[in-house]
Amino acid sequence: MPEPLCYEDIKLIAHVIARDQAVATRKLLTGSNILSVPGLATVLLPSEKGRRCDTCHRLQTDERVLRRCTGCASYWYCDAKCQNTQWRSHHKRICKIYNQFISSPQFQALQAHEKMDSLLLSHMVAQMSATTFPLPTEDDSSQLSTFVSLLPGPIENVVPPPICPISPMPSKELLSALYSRFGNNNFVVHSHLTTFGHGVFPLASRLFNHSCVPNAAAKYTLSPAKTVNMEVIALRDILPDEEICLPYLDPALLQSRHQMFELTYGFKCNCSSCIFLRNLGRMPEPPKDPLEISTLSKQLREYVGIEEHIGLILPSPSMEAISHSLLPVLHESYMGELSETFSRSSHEGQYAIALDVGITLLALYILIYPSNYPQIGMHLLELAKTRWNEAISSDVRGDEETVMKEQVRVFLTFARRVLMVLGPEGDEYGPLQEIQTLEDLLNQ
Ligand SMILES: C[S@@+](CC[C@H](N)C(=O)[O-])C[C@H]1O[C@@H](n2cnc3c(N)ncnc32)[C@H](O)[C@@H]1O
Repeated sequence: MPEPLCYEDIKLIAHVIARDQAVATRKLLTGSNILSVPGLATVLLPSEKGRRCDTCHRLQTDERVLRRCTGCASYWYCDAKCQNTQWRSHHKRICKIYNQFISSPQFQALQAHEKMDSLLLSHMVAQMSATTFPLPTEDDSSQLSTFVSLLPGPIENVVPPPICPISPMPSKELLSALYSRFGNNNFVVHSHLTTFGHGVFPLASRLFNHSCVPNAAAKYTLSPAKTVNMEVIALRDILPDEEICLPYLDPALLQSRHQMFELTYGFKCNCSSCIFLRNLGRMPEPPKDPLEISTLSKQLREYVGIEEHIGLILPSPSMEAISHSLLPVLHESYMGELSETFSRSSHEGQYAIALDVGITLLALYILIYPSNYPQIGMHLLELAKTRWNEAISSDVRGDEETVMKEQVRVFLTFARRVLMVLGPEGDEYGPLQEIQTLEDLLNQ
């Protein structure tokens, strides 16, 4: 057996159900970088191809126009450095055959997510040395051997999708061993909460179990000529010996997540939120009547204490203590409806409606997500922009302008406070820069 994994701030110890768990070896402060790992393999969403470099995944800009691989014309790079990095890593083994493969009937017959898996598996295999076929050995400390040491998903004998042919082809045994670990171990790679690809980060998969009330979150950083880097950040102070968990799924999937855990990950989540929701049973649906909707929204805001606290600190209410009449806010459709109304009304310039619904949505986020969860920070920024747009569209002056500026400032202060915990990530000109730009405008 390989040596137990141990890092400066974390160590792996046994877990009753999930084999192992990563616990803190000392107190980790909010915002600490717990782990930083490069991706073993990544793949872009089809919609991102040609918009992002296939190596470093940075977006094309006016100054950095992507250039295509002259061999296949299907991979795009920032420059020769990015191209060379990927050429050496795996592209040289698939360049000639890539177009024929993706236009083949067997590839075309795959569903969208299977196509992503097929290309991710192709990238992974093409960068393996033929000497590691059929299986990497256990004493090898490479990322690949960590990957094959991961727990496989719950479905037995899962058939891998076809992969881009390379020479020599890996054994069926190796492909099955790799693919059986895709569903429950791989990550969605995102920038400021927008997904742009999928990736394999074996060490992070080996270390972190799931919780719907996670104390850490993953972010991705993009640097020239490098593969995407995953960083795991503490969302709050983590005590010595406390387990460090990531959210595998959006904690807002209050009802549908239970089935996804069982089908995709093969476990029943026993976090405090899941136990509470399971004990409640069927969740009452949110009302349809406008008056009842407005009463529910008022009640939620009062429970969370959003109005009183927004000027001081963000509240941290307990979901488990809510009254029976508030339960419909925990129906998954409630957040969906609030988000849709918020986006639609702010897009259509109905700023007063957007702000009203947006504050209720903020209360719901605060109730459901753990402290410093990035969704809360991003939403606070959206509220600041909505309030700002409302003011400039109505050309306010005098006291009204002062009040408006103060409200925008409060939203921005909280947005920064939350988003600073995760810190800079993803694409250039992200929310932290947007906050700065708005603050500069306010100070003019
Ligand atoms: C990414 S791996 C986690 C690493 C794993 N602890 C190990 O020892 O390699 C994902 C798998 O761990 C298990 N797992 C993760 N979180 C869990 C949880 N909260 N409860 C039970 N099992 C969990 C499930 O089997 C899941 O498919």
